[in-house]
Amino acid sequence: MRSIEYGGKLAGIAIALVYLCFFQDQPVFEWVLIGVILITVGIPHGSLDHLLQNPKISNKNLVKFIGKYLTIILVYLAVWLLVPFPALLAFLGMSAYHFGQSHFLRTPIWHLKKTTYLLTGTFYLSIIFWGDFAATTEILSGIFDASPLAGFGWYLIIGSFVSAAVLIVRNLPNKWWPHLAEMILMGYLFYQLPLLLGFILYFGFWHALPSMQVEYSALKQHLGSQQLKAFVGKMIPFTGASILGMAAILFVLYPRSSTEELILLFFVLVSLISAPHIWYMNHFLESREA
Ligand SMILES: CC1=C(/C=C/C(C)=C/C=C/C(C)=C/C=C/C=C(C)/C=C/C=C(C)/C=C/C2=C(C)CCCC2(C)C)C(C)(C)CCC1
Repeated sequence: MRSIEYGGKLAGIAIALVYLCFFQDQPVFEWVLIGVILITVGIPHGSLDHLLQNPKISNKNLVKFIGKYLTIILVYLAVWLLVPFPALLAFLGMSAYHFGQSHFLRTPIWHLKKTTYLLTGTFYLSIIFWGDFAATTEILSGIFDASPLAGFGWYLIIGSFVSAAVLIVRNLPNKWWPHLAEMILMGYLFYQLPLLLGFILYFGFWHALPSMQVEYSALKQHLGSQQLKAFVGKMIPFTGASILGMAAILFVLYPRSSTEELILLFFVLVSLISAPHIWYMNHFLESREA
């Protein structure tokens, strides 16, 4: 199964190189890729959260789970509506932690574990944001003017890299170098890509696919004889519900919004489903290691 993760990462690198060599400034390439990655791995990787809690969940407990999930979504929506800037900071912090966590799925760490997750995720996210800071600023302009932060990027990139590197070496004295080599090489590549392409490749192949693999390993003994088919089948209902819900909201607001506003709204919608997902996934991963 590890080969799927490596295969995904190689596919991510190949797509990035193909884009840089042949498709620069061709938005259709980017949008098709974003759509395909979101629908095939991005959204589905969160759709089994209920089974990660309890693979044999009863109908009654499923209803309770959905109730809790939707409550977190509604509370976070209220935070976005009342105080968008702190809601954005919370989203970025949660995302950095959650993305960082998925770099250590197969190499568990113990020393300042949460700080290591946060710094690793901060490094990758800041590389992606500051690699195309004009686009980042444009999308965020609906919340605040990020342009004064343009010169701050390298401090964050180098600061998060150096501090994450120290922690990774301390945590993995014999296995630190693949992590650091990946940070340097992928950091360089993501920095060259346009914002959304860099983000979707990182999200799809460095986060969602490896997470899905861990989910599959944890659930496969409960999936009967056709494990892969059952796994995919179980992802369909909540993936479908989330895609339809988000698409309906974007469709309603489409005629009166600019592309940047729609992209920002899309990320706000993703943040809403990501909040409970991050919570449940963290619980699942931490209990798995205990
Ligand atoms: C179970 C369930 C369900 C489902 C779920 C799901 C399906 C989930 C998913 C989940 C997911 C799918 C998650 C995700 C995550 C993601 C993230 C975490 C992201 C992040 C991002 C960011 C951080 C961004 C940033 C940016 C950019 C990139 C550009 C510019 C701007 C900004 C800065 C915003 C429902 C609800 C139906 C119901 C109940 C139960």
